[in-house]
Amino acid sequence: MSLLQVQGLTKSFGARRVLRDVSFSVGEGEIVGLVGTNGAGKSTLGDILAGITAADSGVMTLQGVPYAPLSADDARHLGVGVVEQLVRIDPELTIAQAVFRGTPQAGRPPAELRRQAQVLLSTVTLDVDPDTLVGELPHFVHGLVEIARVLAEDTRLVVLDEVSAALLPMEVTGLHAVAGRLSRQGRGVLYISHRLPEMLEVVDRVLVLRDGRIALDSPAGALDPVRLAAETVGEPVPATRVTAVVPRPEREPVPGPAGPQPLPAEEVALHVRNLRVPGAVDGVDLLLRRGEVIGLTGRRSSGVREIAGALTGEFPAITDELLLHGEPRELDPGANGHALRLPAYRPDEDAYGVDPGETIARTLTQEEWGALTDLRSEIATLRGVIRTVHKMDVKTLSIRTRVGALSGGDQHKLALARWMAASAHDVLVLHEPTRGLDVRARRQVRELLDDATGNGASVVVVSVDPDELAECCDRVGIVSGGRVTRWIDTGGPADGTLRDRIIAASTAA
Ligand SMILES: Nc1ncnc2c1ncn2[C@@H]1O[C@H](COP(=O)(O)OP(=O)(O)OP(=O)(O)O)[C@@H](O)[C@H]1O
Repeated sequence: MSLLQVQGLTKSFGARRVLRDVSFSVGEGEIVGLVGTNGAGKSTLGDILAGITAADSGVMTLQGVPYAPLSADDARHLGVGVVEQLVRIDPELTIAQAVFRGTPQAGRPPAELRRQAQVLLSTVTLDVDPDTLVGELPHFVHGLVEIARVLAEDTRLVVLDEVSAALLPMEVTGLHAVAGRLSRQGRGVLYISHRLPEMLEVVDRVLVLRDGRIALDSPAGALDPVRLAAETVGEPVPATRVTAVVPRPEREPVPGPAGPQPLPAEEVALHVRNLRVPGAVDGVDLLLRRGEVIGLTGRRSSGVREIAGALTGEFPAITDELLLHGEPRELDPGANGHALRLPAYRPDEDAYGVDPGETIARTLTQEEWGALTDLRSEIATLRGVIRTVHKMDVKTLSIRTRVGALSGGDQHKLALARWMAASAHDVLVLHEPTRGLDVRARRQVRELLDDATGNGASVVVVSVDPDELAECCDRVGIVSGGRVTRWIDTGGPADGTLRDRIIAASTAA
């Protein structure tokens, strides 16, 4: 039976028409995927369902009753809840308080809340004490607490807005188990994601939002990631290595640090021998070639974060040998000019490191603005801004648009483009550079990386996403127990099982 019916929904922000005549349904117990390019209007649609924003026109019914929520509280009361990827919960609350905040049960005795929270937390497969403070939880599990909160209100329809974006494959599996459980309870789930291969594993049906309309409404079984990517952008998409069609340019194999034939010194950008971070990393060797992109992945407690953090100066660490372009460097912060501090891009979890109140133009020219001396250089600078906006396919009507009014993915693209342009450094650390980006933007990020590596830069990508690692990297190191236990070479002939190999290796480690 149909749980939600949406008919002829429209929504504009000023002159920008985002949704035009959107119609679809979600059945009871159905998990429906919603995909679209960055800025296609997915979150806007989710926000309308969740009462956060109002449609300009159109009608909705929930369980056959007209549904027009006046606020998020109203929507939750009527049975629709949204869980957003970037949700931040007050760190001072206990998990039990967080689960029941804003719900009718919030005023009940703590012992009762605790008991009920335990049941909901086990439903979302979160094995933590309800008395734990939210601040003690890693941010990526806040989404699961939010799902528990949505369930506390007996929600009929749950909108998951890119909740999986920052999750490891095994955590995505856990999220999918939760979605399956919700479906078996007869609830509907609208699952928004850019991670298409994973989405297709869990959803029953997929909606593609394109040019403001539902361009495709198809059973998931009739789709594969390549076809879905093409439907998303509205044109054939050159397949990525993940989908086994396009091989990357051949590179000569890179010997491991202990390999029998070391690389010529001038080809080595970074050489690290026996890296240790007390309590986290126990003897890691890294050899990063000029122009190479290596990936690092592993479970949360594997030490992967600390390896990257040691290279960027975030974590105190020691090595037996550390060479940057053949020059000895130190990890000791007291080593003044000799201390290694690789620059790192990390999509800030709140605002991608950009000021949401600033215009696109000022965001992309921040460093240059004060240095502009004449009209000609100002014009050249603005041309550069427009080029970047076009190149990164940012959905906007003007470069004077505030960054905060862009979609999350478009904000991330601008932040990354700005950071890459400003980072003249030759060895870079990028955390999840394609997180939340659509299939086209992921390719644009790869082009940014290719430009950088073509100019001699070398990159370490730290990621939870097997597709991102397969698409961006030449080699992927699997980190476990504070060591790199295996390197997966992604070069050579394209191989459809690449992502599976990365998942299998990181799950087994
Ligand atoms: N409050 C707002 N003011 C002005 N424009 C907005 C506002 N909210 C959204 N938009 C515009 O609506 C469009 C759709 O944004 P939305 O966040 O729904 O996209 P999305 O499909 O979720 O993208 P992403 O995949 O990047 O998260 C964007 O072009 C954005 O600029």
